[in-house]
Amino acid sequence: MRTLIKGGTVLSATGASPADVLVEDETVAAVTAPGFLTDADHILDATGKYVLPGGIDAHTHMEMPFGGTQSADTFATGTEAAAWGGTTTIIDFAVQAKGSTLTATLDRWHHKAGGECAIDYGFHMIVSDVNDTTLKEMETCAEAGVTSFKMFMAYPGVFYSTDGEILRAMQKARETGSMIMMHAENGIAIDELVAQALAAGRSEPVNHGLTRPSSLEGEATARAIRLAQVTGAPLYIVHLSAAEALSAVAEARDGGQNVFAETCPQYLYLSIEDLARPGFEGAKYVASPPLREKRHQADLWRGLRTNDLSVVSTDHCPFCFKEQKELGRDDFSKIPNGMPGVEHRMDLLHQGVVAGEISLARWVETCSTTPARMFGLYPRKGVIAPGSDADIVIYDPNAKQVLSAETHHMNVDYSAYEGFEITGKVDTVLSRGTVIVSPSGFSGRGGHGKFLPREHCQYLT
Ligand SMILES: NC(=O)NCCC(=O)O
Ligand SMILES: [Zn+2]
Ligand SMILES: [Zn+2]
Repeated sequence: MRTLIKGGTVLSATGASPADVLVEDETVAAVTAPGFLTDADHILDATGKYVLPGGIDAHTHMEMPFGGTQSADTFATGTEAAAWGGTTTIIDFAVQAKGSTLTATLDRWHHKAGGECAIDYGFHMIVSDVNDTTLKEMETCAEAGVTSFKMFMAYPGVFYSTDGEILRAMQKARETGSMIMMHAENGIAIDELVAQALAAGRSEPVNHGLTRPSSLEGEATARAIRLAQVTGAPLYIVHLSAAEALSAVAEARDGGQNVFAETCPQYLYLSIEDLARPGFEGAKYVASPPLREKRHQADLWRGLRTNDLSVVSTDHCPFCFKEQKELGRDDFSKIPNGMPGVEHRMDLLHQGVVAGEISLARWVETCSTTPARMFGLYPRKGVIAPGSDADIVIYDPNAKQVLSAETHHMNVDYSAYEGFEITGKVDTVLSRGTVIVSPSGFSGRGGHGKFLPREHCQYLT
């Protein structure tokens, strides 16, 4: 089967040029001058549109057990929603429960996702129980294509690891060529502030933000960077939200250390003012790290321009407002942490292009090419080039849309971006050569998506 995508502007991490793309079966066969090829079984007209590599969301949590409940999107619903928004690969997190092994955890996650996903997927491993077996199993995971491990400096008693445990895992990561991904917030200090707030009768959602100050994200980020420096391991800071954390990353990178960071759309567009919405509305915006004061946003956009922030992921972790966020109505610390977003990352970052915050090339680089490189998927993913998987998005940069829970496809009863006016919209999505989204709707299927065993990080400073 030969599909010709013609008349569009092909985007990459280095620029944009008019070109046609020939897809043969599952892969890209050629990228040619416009009009050079005419013969194909199927022609997609991309006149006036962008043709870009499918988005890679390197941070999602489908059906994740957390906060006494489970995130509301399954692998089936969440990957379909991702496809609607132009994301063709997710890397989700398998979650080691304390007392469990990494091997058993990975098996469980394969069981959950296998045969369900509409797009290709990989796994990172959350390590919450560092011991000799776990450390040994990091080798097995890497051999099985899980080459990145998330650790937590937050959530004592749940996912939290001590500095010593982090150090040991980093040594193993260094030895096996894997990547440690860090949730960098000082959870010990935060838990104290949370207890004090609750004791003083402050139970509303905004206290989630007030008890997790940005300086404690900065402190933990700097500490993680030091631990990585001692061990010689590369480090990837997840969901960076605070100017203080960004400064620590920038300083380390300026010094030549292999430190990378991602931010998420919610930190670029939403703020603690959303957490402070009247009544219990703020619960919709409870995630960790918390939404910050608006002043942080300009720093984050700058970080995206300078490459101190290399990746944009969503940290998609949806909990329904009516039934799940409700768990914390009388106690903000019991509100399940997480927000929905997997469907809107490409659109929201395109707004950064429209607003002149980032270039088209940076849009593609932060949302597709760098995540592919960072997590061992390049050049199979993250680029439109001969031999690459034909994961391709045709994007109409002039279409208008308004984001709303009424129209989104995520399995959650609210939108964090309700009423946001967006310029640009996904027109067509191909996953390994198959059209899964088109102007007539979703034509993909659960089970089309394949597990992606990943190589090691390829993107060192
Ligand atoms: N971010 C969040 O609040 N929930 C998902 C788990 C995590 O990434 O820490
Ligand atoms: Zn986290
Ligand atoms: Zn997360």
